[in-house]
Amino acid sequence: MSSKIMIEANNLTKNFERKIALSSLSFTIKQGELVALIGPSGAGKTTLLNSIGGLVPISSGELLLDGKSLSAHKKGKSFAKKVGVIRQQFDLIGPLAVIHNVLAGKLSEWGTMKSLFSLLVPQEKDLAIKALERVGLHGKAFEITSTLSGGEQQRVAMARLMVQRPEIILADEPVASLDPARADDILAMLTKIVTEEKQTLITSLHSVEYAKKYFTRIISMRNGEIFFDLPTEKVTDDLLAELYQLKSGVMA
Ligand SMILES: Nc1ncnc2c1ncn2[C@@H]1O[C@H](COP(=O)(O)OP(=O)(O)OP(=O)(O)O)[C@@H](O)[C@H]1O
Repeated sequence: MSSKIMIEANNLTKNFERKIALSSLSFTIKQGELVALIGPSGAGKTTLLNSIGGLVPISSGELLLDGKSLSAHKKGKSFAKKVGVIRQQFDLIGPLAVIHNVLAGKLSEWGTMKSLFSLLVPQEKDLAIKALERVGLHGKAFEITSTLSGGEQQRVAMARLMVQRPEIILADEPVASLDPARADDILAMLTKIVTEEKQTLITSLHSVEYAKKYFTRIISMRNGEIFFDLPTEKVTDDLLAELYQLKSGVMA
């Protein structure tokens, strides 16, 4: 892992009207870190990811990506090269062939003409095919996306991210709609690719088990605040029980 700080939050606060969703959060995340964001429902995980991804404006405080304010990044053309998002709903266009969804990772780099032309004749096809091979979808490039299973569609979304190649990947509950075997596969693949590409990953998860298995650092949130922020090996069952306010301290 490099020592370069990719994400820096200083007193980051987000209110929705009177509701404080994020309460003065401060933390730094270095390049190459694999961070799992855990905590009870309503803790603020999605709001934090959406803030870093520039999808919701922050109310106060500071958010720097690679040393530059988020707003400065958003004004430039290269935001898609800095931050990529992957979600539970995959955000794919169902009626299009898989290859077009993968190449959507290039839209921010391509001009309008090249993007439109690509719908007729896929541009940079080899890049998309290679990404599909890497996620185990060899031979599926010209299938209609909506006919693929949930696990396969999440792989398409990952292939799209590989084509986009952002420095920071934000994943909001990426495996919530998948069965345990598929979820395991997807997280194994996602963390492997991110490590190979030296990207930085923050993933919100409901499963503590997956957080411990695949991530090097766990940030837990409760009521809009950071409850603990620790290397995975330092996270104890007692802390987890307290986070989720369980009576029994036994966790997976
Ligand atoms: N657009 C919104 N308008 C008003 N309140 C919101 C909005 N988005 C989130 N909130 C509130 O902010 C708080 C944090 O919500 P958030 O979705 O970030 O939590 P979460 O930890 O991701 O929860 P979950 O695990 O259930 O997805 C909640 O109380 C939620 O009701």
